[in-house]
Amino acid sequence: MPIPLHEKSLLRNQGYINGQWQDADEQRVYPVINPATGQTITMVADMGASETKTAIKAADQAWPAWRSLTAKDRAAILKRWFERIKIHAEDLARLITLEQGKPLAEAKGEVGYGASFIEWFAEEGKRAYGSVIPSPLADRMLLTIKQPIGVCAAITPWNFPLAMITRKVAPALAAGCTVVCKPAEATPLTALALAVLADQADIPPGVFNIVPCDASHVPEVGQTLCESPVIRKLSFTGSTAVGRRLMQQSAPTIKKLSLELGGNAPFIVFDDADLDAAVEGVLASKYRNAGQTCVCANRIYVQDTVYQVFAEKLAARVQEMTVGIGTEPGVMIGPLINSAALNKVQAHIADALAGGAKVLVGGTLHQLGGLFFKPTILTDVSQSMRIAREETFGPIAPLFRFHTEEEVITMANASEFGLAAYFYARDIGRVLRVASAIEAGMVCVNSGLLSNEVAPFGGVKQSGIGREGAREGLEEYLEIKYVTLAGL
Ligand SMILES: NC(=O)C1=CN([C@@H]2O[C@H](COP(=O)(O)OP(=O)(O)OC[C@H]3O[C@@H](n4cnc5c(N)ncnc54)[C@H](OP(=O)(O)O)[C@@H]3O)[C@@H](O)[C@H]2O)C=CC1
Ligand SMILES: O=C(O)CCCC(=O)O
Repeated sequence: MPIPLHEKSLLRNQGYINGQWQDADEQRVYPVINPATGQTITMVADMGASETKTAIKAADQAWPAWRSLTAKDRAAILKRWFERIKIHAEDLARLITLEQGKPLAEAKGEVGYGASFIEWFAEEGKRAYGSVIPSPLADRMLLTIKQPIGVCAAITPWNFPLAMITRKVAPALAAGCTVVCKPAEATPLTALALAVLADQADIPPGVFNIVPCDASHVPEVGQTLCESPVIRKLSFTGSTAVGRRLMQQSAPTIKKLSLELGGNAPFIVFDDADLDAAVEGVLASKYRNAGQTCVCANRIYVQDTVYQVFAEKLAARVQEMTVGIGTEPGVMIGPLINSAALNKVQAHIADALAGGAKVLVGGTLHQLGGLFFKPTILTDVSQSMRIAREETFGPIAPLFRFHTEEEVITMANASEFGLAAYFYARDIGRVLRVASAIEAGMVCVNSGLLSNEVAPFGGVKQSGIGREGAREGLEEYLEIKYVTLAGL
């Protein structure tokens, strides 16, 4: 089937190493599947350890010249990349929908969101200030300077095929680092299109490299990146299990790590909340990307006095949601990414029903079949169910009941994860108490959306290490050097 792009050259199926489009060794390829249709979109190079080593070498060789540019010169190049992305936003969104499944409107939103990291870090790279420390010794001057950490690896997930790359690569490049990126097996096409535009923006060869691979080569590519002493930093977004493994593999080379891992976000509706606003918040947080977002509301706690009315209001809105192929107008929920994701959603529902939960809306495959699942609401959900402990990554809103503020804080914090948390309340005392008591890296009050390029994104507990976006996101790619000057 022809791929509906205005700019056909954005569709690439080779890896991008040292500014060159390259086949995998032995011409290995793997299929990229459209999750909405199950059809192969195209075949893409399936690279392994040896191509990864070539990419690391290219990034290492490119590093001295790239770090020697002024931050202002790097900013000018990054801004060109940003402009190219804006010009081709429509095509990039189509590629995202094609290989990932999300509705086109959401894909367009992702392109804007992803591009914003490039624009913002282009500027922020100019502000990698050091400091002058008041010296305790009369004959000494003490300084710190910030320097790029070096060659970095980025391992990115399929749920945001564009934004999770730019959120890592933009601060790295702005800081003066070079990058080898391994995109998700399911979504290499968006990553490769980003490389086309990086090339057009004159990002020098070797500064940004993309090594696509299929599931059978992922472990060796990951291991090569982790074990390489040339790679000084690894930034990963994905599951906690894989993050743990990468951390172990990185131990021998003592790499600096940023890990953005699984979440299990509580979403609390207190009895003083604006319930209509809270319903809209759930729609935004829970059903975005068909529930396949690490910051999606995963456990919705509703105070018992408003439980029934909130459930009815939410049900009325969820029943209106249109499921379908992401390129069709009006679609709000696309397919899940693959059959493993579908199995997990079904297993969580089965487990909840076996434990006494009830289906208020949905609960089954959509009539389109395939990977399309109906947006679902479960009621009478309890803390002992799998859905309370594990990230579902699907369009299920489980409603838990609680009585007191103290009780719900305990329930919300009863998780090994601590990424995002949401709550709706109007009492200012309660707002401040709950925001401070919740164990999460990000707390969102009276809204269902929290992400942007200027705020530090990241988690506590087993949701990860480090922050992306914001000033803190640049620091992740910088080392502090202390310089002491005597005999002045
Ligand atoms: N925090 C988040 O944003 C995300 C969380 N998840 C969570 O993880 C669950 C499973 O999703 P899944 O896609 O399997 O997530 P993974 O953690 O497996 O995938 C994330 C990235 O890690 C790569 N990867 C997987 N195994 C290795 C390895 N041994 N070495 C190096 N890289 C590796 C993947 O490659 P490949 O795709 O080629 O396997 C992908 O690029 C989801 O249901 C969700 O709960 C998933 C995605 C994003
Ligand atoms: O890790 C994810 O699931 C993607 C982040 C979503 C966001 O930035 O809001």
